[in-house]
Amino acid sequence: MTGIVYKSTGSWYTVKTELGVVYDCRIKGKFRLQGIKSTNPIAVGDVVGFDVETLDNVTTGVIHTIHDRENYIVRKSVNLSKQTHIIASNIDQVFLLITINNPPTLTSFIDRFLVTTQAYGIKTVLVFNKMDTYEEDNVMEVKYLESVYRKIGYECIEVSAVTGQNIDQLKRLMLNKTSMFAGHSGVGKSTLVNAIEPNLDLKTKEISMQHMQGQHTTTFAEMYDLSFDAKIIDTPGIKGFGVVDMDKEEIGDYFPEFFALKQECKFNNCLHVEEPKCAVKDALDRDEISFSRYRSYLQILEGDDEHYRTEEWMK
Ligand SMILES: Nc1nc2c(ncn2[C@@H]2O[C@H](COP(=O)(O)OP(=O)(O)OP(=O)(O)O)[C@@H](O)[C@H]2O)c(=O)[nH]1
Ligand SMILES: [Zn+2]
Repeated sequence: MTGIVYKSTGSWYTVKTELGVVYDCRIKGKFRLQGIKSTNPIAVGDVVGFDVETLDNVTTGVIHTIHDRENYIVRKSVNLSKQTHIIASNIDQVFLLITINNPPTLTSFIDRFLVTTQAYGIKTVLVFNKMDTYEEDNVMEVKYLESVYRKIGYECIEVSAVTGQNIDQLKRLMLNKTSMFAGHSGVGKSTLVNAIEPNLDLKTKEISMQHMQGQHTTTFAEMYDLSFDAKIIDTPGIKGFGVVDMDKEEIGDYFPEFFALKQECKFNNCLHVEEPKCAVKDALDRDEISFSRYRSYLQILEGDDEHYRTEEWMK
């Protein structure tokens, strides 16, 4: 049998087949995954192969294989074991909720988030929420940000979780896909998910203090089937994607507009900072690259990401 892992609680996994039949499954023996030292061998979103056994009229499954993952997100523990915890896998898209004020979402946060999802290979859609509350100047700011991000390939959508503006359009984007919602605390993730599916009761509030400190704690991710052929993955962890470790030379690759120019830089390991004949800096001078994006890039390059490691980032 083949199914998708919807929930994991340590040793038991809830697996649903394509026909919608749910099995409680265990793992057979020890799984070893190439390249990752992970505290959990199987994560929510994994496609698994399993055998069914019936003992005393109770039917359970035994997982024997995991299909290759399209992508996965991990949370790193800061203790010495260097082990990672896979939060979820096979995610089609992330909706990053953005509000202009109440709370403000800074471009440095957006860009850091996008670098992370690019590195994970997960498509990200920018969702401007609370449109119903905005004055003229806030709307102008939304339009400006949309122009910056659409130009470099990110889809943007304006919604209101309260008035229902564009919720149908958002639902169309979710159709036949597995989605996650992220963004600062208070941007309206729960309210929006509620507007999309009123009867879904998400457990989004459980962030332990230990988790905020980046320690290894258990995070229970869970996948839900919505009423309109869409899935969402919910976990306290998704509110802040872990910061991915990357080499300095790699960071520019996750800025799509920089990556597109990379071949034209004189040095093939150009960091786009001090080097002569840098195509990225030339494009910046011609206003073809947004200054705020370049500034975010420099911040990440310099490791100036302290505030991303704070409580606010973890939310
Ligand atoms: N006017 C207006 N208020 C909204 C909208 N979306 C959310 N809110 C309000 O914003 C506040 C925060 O919304 P939540 O849904 O709790 O935000 P969240 O992102 O889930 O927050 P955390 O659970 O802390 O991560 C609530 O008072 C909502 O009623 C919107 O589109 N318009
Ligand atoms: Zn360069």
